[in-house]
Amino acid sequence: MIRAERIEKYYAQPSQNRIQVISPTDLSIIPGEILALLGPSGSGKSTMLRMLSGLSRPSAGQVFWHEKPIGDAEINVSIVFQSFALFPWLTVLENVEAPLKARGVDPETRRERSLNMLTTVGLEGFQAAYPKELSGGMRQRVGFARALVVEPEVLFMDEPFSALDVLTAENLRSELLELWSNKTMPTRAVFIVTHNIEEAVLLADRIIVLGRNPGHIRTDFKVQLQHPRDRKSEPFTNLVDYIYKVLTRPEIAAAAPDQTTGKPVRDQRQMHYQMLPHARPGGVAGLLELLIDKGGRDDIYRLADDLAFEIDDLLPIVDAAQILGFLKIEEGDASITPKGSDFGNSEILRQKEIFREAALENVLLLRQIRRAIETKSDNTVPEEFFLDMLDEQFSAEESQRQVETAVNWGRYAELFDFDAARRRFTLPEAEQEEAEAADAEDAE
Ligand SMILES: Nc1ncnc2c1ncn2[C@@H]1O[C@H](COP(=O)(O)OP(=O)(O)OP(=O)(O)O)[C@@H](O)[C@H]1O
Repeated sequence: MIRAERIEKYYAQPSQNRIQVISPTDLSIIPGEILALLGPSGSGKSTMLRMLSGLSRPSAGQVFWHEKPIGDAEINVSIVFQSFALFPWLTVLENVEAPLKARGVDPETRRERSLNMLTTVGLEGFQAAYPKELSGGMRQRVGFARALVVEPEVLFMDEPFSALDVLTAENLRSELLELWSNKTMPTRAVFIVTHNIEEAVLLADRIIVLGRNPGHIRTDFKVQLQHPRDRKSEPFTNLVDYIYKVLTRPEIAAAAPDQTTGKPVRDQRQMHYQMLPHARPGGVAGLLELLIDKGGRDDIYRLADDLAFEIDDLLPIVDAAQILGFLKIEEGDASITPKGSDFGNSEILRQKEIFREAALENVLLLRQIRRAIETKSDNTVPEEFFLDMLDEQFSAEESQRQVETAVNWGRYAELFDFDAARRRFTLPEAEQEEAEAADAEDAE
């Protein structure tokens, strides 16, 4: 129904550089499917929704509606927003009628259709109320009614449940699924943008996970679990785990699990360098200490809540700890490994030692930098050398950030130092002094 061909989005900058938000991407929305788009904050989920729904134009590439360029076609889609986006000065009924009015439907028909739709979404009797008199859940019901009343072929939803409390969100999700599966909803496909992995696995027939810098598809797979889906079943938790992995460590999440046996089913391109999360070693130590306090295991979302962190701020730290082998993600829980608890329980010098060993064992870039400076007779290597290799895989800005993170980790672990004036990696100061002393001795 909707097909995007190599769509991109970039924004011009005064400096003439441009910010690339989405790299060339192909994506199709097909009938009969609930498609969920997951991804970390800033990966371009909303941007993608806006381009696919015709709200904004791609900077390059094209979107087709039933194989016609979307700008030339008469499209029939609706969007439900996280913020409900109701008109506060209109009653519930007038809000639902608004899109029909815009389409020139006569007053009698639009009133009848809107009242029917209000009944469908459980708002019978509330037609004369104003949005401010309603709870969040009821306001979003109005949002759904307004979207569905035009009988859209494709229903777009941008984080529709995120502004609601857990229970209300769960109720609305089940009701939406019911309307969808018993075909009360006059819609042929649903496209939902979400942050919430479980929500995606609960609702979707297909899940696409975006990575960022710039936004690109990391994985695209079908969810074959029967409805109603059991959050506690093994295939469900396997899928949730797999998506966590794709989000936090794309290079190891090679394939989606088989949804009956849990085995990987297909290979994806293996990356050479893993993407280092931009987290500080001190943050990793803090996270591990906290986990030790909580008995060694906790749900990541709960942890983020307890810390009053956004999940997106916590994920890089979790990711770093995972890369270093200090914790594992199991069924959405972070659980500390023996090495992680050794690290979390040690004093600072020992922590640096453990971090050094873990970094050399698990992080290719750090291992390469260390080896290169050991190999060179003057024990220094230009930053450029590594940027060149990283550029093969990351954008120029991301390569620079990868080097910055490597410097941060390498300094902490006393693996190497960085001379910012000369843009060169060097031996750590203590080792430089030792090397100079040895040279002086030789000279004597
Ligand atoms: N007008 C603009 N100019 C420059 N950059 C922009 C503009 N609009 C959006 N961006 C950038 O595009 C990127 C993607 O934004 P988008 O809102 O699509 O991401 P998202 O995945 O939906 O994030 P979130 O989950 O936080 O809503 C972000 O880094 C954002 O800063």
